[in-house]
Amino acid sequence: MSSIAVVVPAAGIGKRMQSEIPKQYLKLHGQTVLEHTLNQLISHSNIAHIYVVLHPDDMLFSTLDIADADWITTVPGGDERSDSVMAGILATNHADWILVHDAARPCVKLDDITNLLKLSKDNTGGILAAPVRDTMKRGDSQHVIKQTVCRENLWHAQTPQFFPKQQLLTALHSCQQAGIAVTDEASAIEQMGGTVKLVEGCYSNIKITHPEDLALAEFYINQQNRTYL
Ligand SMILES: Nc1ccn([C@@H]2O[C@H](COP(=O)(O)OP(=O)(O)OP(=O)(O)O)[C@@H](O)[C@H]2O)c(=O)n1
Ligand SMILES: C[C@](O)(CO)[C@H](O)COP(=O)(O)O
Repeated sequence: MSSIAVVVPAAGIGKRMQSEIPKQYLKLHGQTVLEHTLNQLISHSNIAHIYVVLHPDDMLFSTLDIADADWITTVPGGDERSDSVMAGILATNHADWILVHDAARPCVKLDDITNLLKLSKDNTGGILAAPVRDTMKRGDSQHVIKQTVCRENLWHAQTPQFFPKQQLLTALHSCQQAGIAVTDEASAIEQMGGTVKLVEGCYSNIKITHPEDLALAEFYINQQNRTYL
């Protein structure tokens, strides 16, 4: 079995959440979003250690019960998500593959992670994703529809995203050097002409971004009857 290192970017400030504290520290069923995400990941049988990337000024992580867990290594993050992911990868010891999962996605299902990890049998990485269900429109700056985008083979990219470590490091570094901004790891791999597999995951694997996402995340977590609550 290839060795896997897990990186959780948790260094954002959550501007779109418009809350007083970064969204990863808001509570779902009495636990922070970050604790839900980390406890869910570490409960997967193939995950034994997690590199958590924190904002350099983060003062909240140390207040969490799991702050001293021996299965966590904290790493200072950067200005952009990709900088934080790069910092997390550089902090990992020997690993063949890197699994990157947003702290802001606490509802991820273990079975979906298992399906994604099966990619390590080949040498092609991939991402969890959900097929688009709605008719998709592209608008202009005046919010007038300019185009209906064919939704066939159109997917919502999620995380985890899972790639051979060296391939991902090289791709992220190349994009950084070229000044190419990427919002996910797959984009960097694509920029380098690499192949990325789509592994269908649940729509419930939402990214907590706006205030209305909190109640939905609580519903999904409740639905999963998680034992560590
Ligand atoms: N410089 C950054 C920016 C984001 N993230 C992390 O990347 C994930 C996805 O990013 P996003 O949802 O955009 O989080 P924020 O950047 O905090 O949100 P916003 O864009 O609303 O500020 C989050 O877990 C966030 O903590 C990070 O580690 N480092
Ligand atoms: C990585 C990601 O969650 C895939 O959908 C998304 O790109 C993160 O984007 P954000 O703007 O950093 O939330």
